[in-house]
Amino acid sequence: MSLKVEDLSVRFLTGPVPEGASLSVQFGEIVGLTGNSGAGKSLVAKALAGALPPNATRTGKITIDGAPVDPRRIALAPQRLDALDLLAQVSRQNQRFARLAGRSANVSGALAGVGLPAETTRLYPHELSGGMARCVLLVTALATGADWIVADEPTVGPDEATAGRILSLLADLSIGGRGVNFFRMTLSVW
Ligand SMILES: Nc1ncnc2c1ncn2[C@@H]1O[C@H](COP(=O)(O)OP(=O)(O)OP(=O)(O)O)[C@@H](O)[C@H]1O
Ligand code: NI
Repeated sequence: MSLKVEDLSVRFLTGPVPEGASLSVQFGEIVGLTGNSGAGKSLVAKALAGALPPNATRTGKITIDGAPVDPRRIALAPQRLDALDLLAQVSRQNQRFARLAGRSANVSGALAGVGLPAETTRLYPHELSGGMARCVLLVTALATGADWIVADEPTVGPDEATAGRILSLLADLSIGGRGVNFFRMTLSVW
């Protein structure tokens, strides 16, 4: 299977960002997208998952094996931590996403995979550190069981050991056959 983005532009009143982005990911492959802050990486991620803001207009093609993509096949672990539901414990958010996809979630097992203790399931977002919240966003996206995973800056926040665990989890998933697309900002050096 192959996921393709061709000539993608997202337009706001202020103009198009990104302009004419193209990429392709084979099933089981990890593809990273880099760019400076504001280049439009997160907009590409949101376009893939069908989660663009309502004031955005999208042009260009997003296809899987040539057919228009069903965004439910693509799970997004968003960049912004405020994507978590402030009123729901970690276990509830996970189960909700799993249920929407017709699955059941092993929340504590999934959290253990990124090094978080089982008690994390009972916490609300305001009780999580930034790094923990990042892990919860990823685990929540994975709970959908979607074939394709888009992780937007998945290692920003957690300590080095946890970031390493996140990257090996993504690598294991791709070895297991899920397409992974991950986004990371390039640091400008001058
Ligand atoms: N809802 C919106 N309305 C108007 N402009 C927006 C909206 N969302 C994003 N933008 C603009 O689109 C541009 C790209 O944003 P995006 O979040 O994709 O950048 P990015 O490459 O992910 O940056 P970063 O590395 O800082 O996360 C920015 O200039 C941003 O201001
Ligand atoms: Ni971003």
